[in-house]
Amino acid sequence: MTTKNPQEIKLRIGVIGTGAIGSDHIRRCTHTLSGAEIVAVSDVNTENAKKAVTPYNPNARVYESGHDLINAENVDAVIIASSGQTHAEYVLSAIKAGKYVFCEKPLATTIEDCQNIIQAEQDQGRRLVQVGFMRPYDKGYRELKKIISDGIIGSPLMVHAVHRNQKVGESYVTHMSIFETLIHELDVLRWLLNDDYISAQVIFPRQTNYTHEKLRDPQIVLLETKSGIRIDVEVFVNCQYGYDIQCSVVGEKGTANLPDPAAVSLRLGEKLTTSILTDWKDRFIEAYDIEIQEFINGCLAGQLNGPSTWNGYVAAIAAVACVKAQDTLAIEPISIPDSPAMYK
Ligand SMILES: NC(=O)c1ccc[n+]([C@@H]2O[C@H](COP(=O)([O-])OP(=O)(O)OC[C@H]3O[C@@H](n4cnc5c(N)ncnc54)[C@H](O)[C@@H]3O)[C@@H](O)[C@H]2O)c1
Ligand SMILES: O[C@H]1[C@H](O)[C@@H](O)[C@H](O)[C@@H](O)[C@H]1O
Repeated sequence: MTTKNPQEIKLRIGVIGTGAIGSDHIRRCTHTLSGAEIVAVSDVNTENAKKAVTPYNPNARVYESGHDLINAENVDAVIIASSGQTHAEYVLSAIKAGKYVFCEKPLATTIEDCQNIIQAEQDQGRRLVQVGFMRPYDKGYRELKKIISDGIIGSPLMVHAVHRNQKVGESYVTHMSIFETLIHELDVLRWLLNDDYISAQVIFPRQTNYTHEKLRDPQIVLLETKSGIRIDVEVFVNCQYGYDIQCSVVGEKGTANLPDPAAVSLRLGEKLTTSILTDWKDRFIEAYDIEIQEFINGCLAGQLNGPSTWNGYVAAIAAVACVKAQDTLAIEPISIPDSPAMYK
């Protein structure tokens, strides 16, 4: 760690994957958050890595190999923001090097990879990984959770949730709607309800003309929890009109809805209008800031507290059942094991 003045110890971070969210994390670590600096980057596209970091730190080193970045002496901690299927190898490499690592969701795309990561962390005897599930840091979700846990609406019975993206690219295919998109609900809803899933089913309504051959869109995922709560999540990633996240919890005495982001309502030209966001970067900007600041603080204090590899593993178990259910259209069981003491 570097010290500019005795008061200011900086965590030296290396970022692997400098696409949409990797670049955004470089920006927030440099300009918005405190206690960190970006000293290294790596991406399979080294030109883009250089472009992403230069405005923030022209002296940052650009590595061709993510593993070399992880093992660099001047890198204290790593942010992994490369494509999902590449996360496991980098997380394992960082744990092996004994370095703190923030891994964007998903932790890994197979159960076996998640188990290997958990084993590696257990072998180190301490938490080294924070997973990029940011919704539990969102103010709206936190207020919703408080209302539920204070018993204000009585026991939750049902949840209706919506996860809509304006549009996705051609490389986004059906199973990604689970591991890339639904994974946020799989994490946040069990946190919100303090419950675990026992089954999943997927239903495909009439398909939108705005999708392509390899993407079934929209879909409805039905989940059941241990306590009998029924959840439906609409995942619609080419909805055209904007980025829209909704969550309505129906309890015995009342319902509670996730608030929409604050927006000015405009009375103009015989119309009353309110803008809808289009980008996840804006919708959850504060939550991303808080989660990464918590990671930085945790690294500096030697104690990580954010979403753990266990959260990543449990979400992956549920996600694998959902991907299976996309093929079978059957109700697929979900079985979540008891967590080791480190994650309680
Ligand atoms: N928490 C969130 O809300 C959130 C939001 C966006 C993205 N993400 C996650 O972050 C990750 C990146 O998403 P994105 O939207 O920035 O994607 P992106 O495609 O814009 O960026 C991915 C980057 O990774 C690079 N890359 C691919 N394979 C690599 C490898 N083996 N080694 C190093 N770099 C490699 C690509 O060249 C690209 O620059 C995904 O896992 C995604 O699910 C999370
Ligand atoms: O990587 C992104 C990100 O996680 C967004 O929050 C989600 O809405 C998108 O569907 C996903 O592709």
